[in-house]
Amino acid sequence: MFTMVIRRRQSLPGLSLSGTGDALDRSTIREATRNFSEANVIGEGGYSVVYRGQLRDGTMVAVKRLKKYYLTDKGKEDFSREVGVMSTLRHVNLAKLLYYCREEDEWILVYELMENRSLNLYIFGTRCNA
Ligand SMILES: Nc1ncnc2c1ncn2[C@@H]1O[C@H](COP(=O)(O)OP(=O)(O)OP(=O)(O)O)[C@@H](O)[C@H]1O
Repeated sequence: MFTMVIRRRQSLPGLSLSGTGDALDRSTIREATRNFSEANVIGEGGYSVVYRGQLRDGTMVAVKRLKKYYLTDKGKEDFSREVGVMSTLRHVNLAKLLYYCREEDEWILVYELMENRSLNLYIFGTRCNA
């Protein structure tokens, strides 16, 4: 997950560094994802399962929940690095890190939800049919 951020950082114009993600408690995240409902799962990576969620103010979010077996020193180190890097990056083509949760066995990143659109659409403003 870290490699992709660095690559984009080097190649995308208009990238700026600003702001920080804030801590959010797990009960708020549970509520936003309907207790991490299977129905809310929108993706899965090597490190995490990603859920669609809605905060009380209506903001739609992508909740990236670190897998339990990845709660190792290495996993926590990678997680902390992602918080550190993503909380300072701002670009129209990067999902914004809004919040994070780091409570005992629950390590979560809360991103701006990138709705069902292709990367080409985000970057070039057009659909790619190739
Ligand atoms: N902000 C987002 N908005 C919408 N969907 C997302 C968002 N972030 C992640 N996803 C979905 O969740 C999937 C897994 O995310 P991601 O690849 O970041 O997880 P990861 O655990 O870091 O995986 P890895 O490091 O192995 O690639 C993505 O392929 C995508 O479908």
